[in-house]
Order: sequence, then C-alpha cells, then structure tokens
Amino acid sequence: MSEALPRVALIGLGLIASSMAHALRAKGLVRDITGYARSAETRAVALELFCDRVTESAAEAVKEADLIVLAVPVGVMGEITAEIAPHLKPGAIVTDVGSVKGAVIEAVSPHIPQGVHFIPGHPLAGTEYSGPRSGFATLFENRWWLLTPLEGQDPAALARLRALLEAIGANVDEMEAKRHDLVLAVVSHTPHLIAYTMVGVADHLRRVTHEEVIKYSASGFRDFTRIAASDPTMWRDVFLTNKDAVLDILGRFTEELFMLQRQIRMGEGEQLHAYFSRTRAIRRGIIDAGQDTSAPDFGRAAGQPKA
Ligand SMILES: NC(=O)c1ccc[n+]([C@@H]2O[C@H](COP(=O)([O-])OP(=O)(O)OC[C@H]3O[C@@H](n4cnc5c(N)ncnc54)[C@H](O)[C@@H]3O)[C@@H](O)[C@H]2O)c1
Ligand SMILES: O=C(O)C(=O)C[C@]1(C(=O)O)C=C[C@@H](O)C=C1
Repeated sequence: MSEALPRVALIGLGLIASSMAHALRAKGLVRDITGYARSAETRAVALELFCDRVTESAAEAVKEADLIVLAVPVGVMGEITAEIAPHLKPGAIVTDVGSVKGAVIEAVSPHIPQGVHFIPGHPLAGTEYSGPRSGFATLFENRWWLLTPLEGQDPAALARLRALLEAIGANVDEMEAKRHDLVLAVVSHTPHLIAYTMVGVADHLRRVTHEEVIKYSASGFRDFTRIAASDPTMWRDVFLTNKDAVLDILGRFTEELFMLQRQIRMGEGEQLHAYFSRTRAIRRGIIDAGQDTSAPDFGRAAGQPKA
C-alpha cells in the first residue's frame, strides 16, 4: 500500500478513472477509493465494481483525500476544481488526466488553494470505449504517463505521484505543457480528426454504394472506425482547447496531402514510392523501439520487406 497517498478521490468515473481504480486495487496500492459522478447510475456501477464509497457531490468526495484525480472532459476541469477547492485538505495532491495540458493548467491553477499541490498529467493510453464499465487494470501497463509540472512544483509531492503511477505500470516522463500539446496534436489529436473525417466521407459514400463500403471494409478502414467511435464530448473538448497546435498540424497535413494528390494526378510513381518508403521506415522504427505492443512481429521475423 502507498503510505504516502492512502486515500484517493476520483472525480468523473469513466474509462480512465475506472482503469486507475482497478489498477490501484489489483496492486493493493491504496486504502480507500472514493468516487464522484453526476449520475446515480454511474455511481452505482462504480460502487459495485471499483469504489469503496461514492458521493453525490465532488466536494464531499475530496474532503479526506490525499490524492484527487480529475478525470472529466477537458472542458469542465476548471468548473469542477472551483467546486472542490474549498474542501481540499492541506498537503493534498490534485492531478488530472486530461488530453490537453495548457488549457487545463489555465483553467485549474487559479482555483488551487495555497498548500495544495497541483500536478497536471496525461496517460497516453485509452480505448474508444467510455463510462464506468469500460475500465481495466492493465490499461496503463508499459504506457507513457506524461506529467507537466508547474514552476516551483514541490519535488516531494511530484515524487509521490510518480511512484504511484509507476506502481500501476506506467512509464512516467516530464514535459513542458506547451510542448506536450504540440506533440499530442501530432501523435493523437490530428490523427483522430483524420479518422473522424474518413469515416464521415465513407458514410456519405455508403448512400451511393448501397452499404458496400461497410460490408467490404478492410482492416485499414476498420482501424479508422475504431478511432472514430471515441467519445464525442471528450474529443470536442480536445479540439476546442488545443486549437492552435491542431490547426498548425492540420495545415501541414493538408499541404502534404495536396502534394500527394498532385503526384497521383501527374503519375509521379517514383515520388510516391519514395514517400511511402519513408513512412514505412517510421512505422518500423516505432515497432523496433517497442512502442507498439499491438503490432505482430511477422514482418521482422520474415526479414526485410520486399523492395
Ligand atoms: N479515453 C481516452 O482514450 C483517454 C486517454 C487519456 C486521457 N483521457 C482524458 O481523460 C479524461 C476522461 O476521459 P474518459 O475517457 O475517462 O471519459 P469517460 O467519458 O469514460 O468519462 C468521463 C467522466 O466524466 C463525467 N463528466 C462529464 N462531464 C461532466 C461534468 N460536466 N461534470 C462532472 N462530470 C462530468 C462523465 O459522466 C464520466 O463519468 C478526459 O479529460 C480525457 O481527455 C482520455
Ligand atoms: O487507443 C486509443 O483508442 C486512443 O486513442 C488513446 C489515445 C491516443 O493514443 O490517441 C487517445 C487520447 C488520449 O489522450 C491518449 C491516448
């Protein structure tokens, strides 16, 4: 058990909070997990599956807590912090799991009382499912968990949080918030937008092709549909709060797309081949670095790809 952080309050009881609770329980790391969700139905599920106690208000949930985890959509982090702020225990740690860091820091920091430690965070792990039944204990195993500590952060509080996250299997790294938001715009936010768009395009076409798009969808398109099934509230908030970085990356993406479009139109096969060879090498680099646990290794086992 973590003597440093024995009582945990989870604010919002969806995929990430429930996964944290399952992981903390499975490893026996904390003494008590209290949860808050708006709906009575969600609270009942949480009580049955992973919380020791649930409360009808966020304020009530945090009173005794040593660690408070804000696990709500990015757009409501500020208002929920304003609600809990007067009830936080001196010395408590508040962290969040939001997919965007700059906007969360801006919204949450002004409400944090003196003597309470706010340490923004983001687990780079998730699925397209949401809600209190979607969590599982191994979600964070061997996945990055980025912390974006603020200036003057208490090193002891940071070390306590880091130790707990590492104990549930995460690889913890620290990063400056602005850099986090740019990196995530590249590796997560813009790819989600592209997936949403592609599935939208296919849906328009479906009406023309009489369901064949869905019937014969191959694995590439299926991957897009999985991503595009992600929670609409969460992703609306991500795009609205990481606007600048996403628009920057989307601009670059559009330029590349236009270039490829032109090469296809002009029949420039050599250029297309060179481009695809470069992207294939990037993918193989990710697998070789052990960053994609979902990738089968037959590509490597069978030797080099065909030239
Ligand atoms: N899903 C992912 O892949 C993923 C990965 C990493 C981080 N995150 C981040 O984690 C956070 C939670 O995401 P999740 O996937 O667990 O979502 P989820 O939809 O599964 O759960 C969100 C919870 O917040 C509650 N909630 C929503 N609006 C609220 C409000 N106004 N007041 C109080 N509670 C409210 C919901 O009822 C639910 O209990 C988000 O900030 C998201 O950006 C998500
Ligand atoms: O695997 C998925 O379903 C995800 O999309 C998870 C994913 C991502 O990798 O982009 C999505 C959003 C988060 O903030 C972190 C992780």
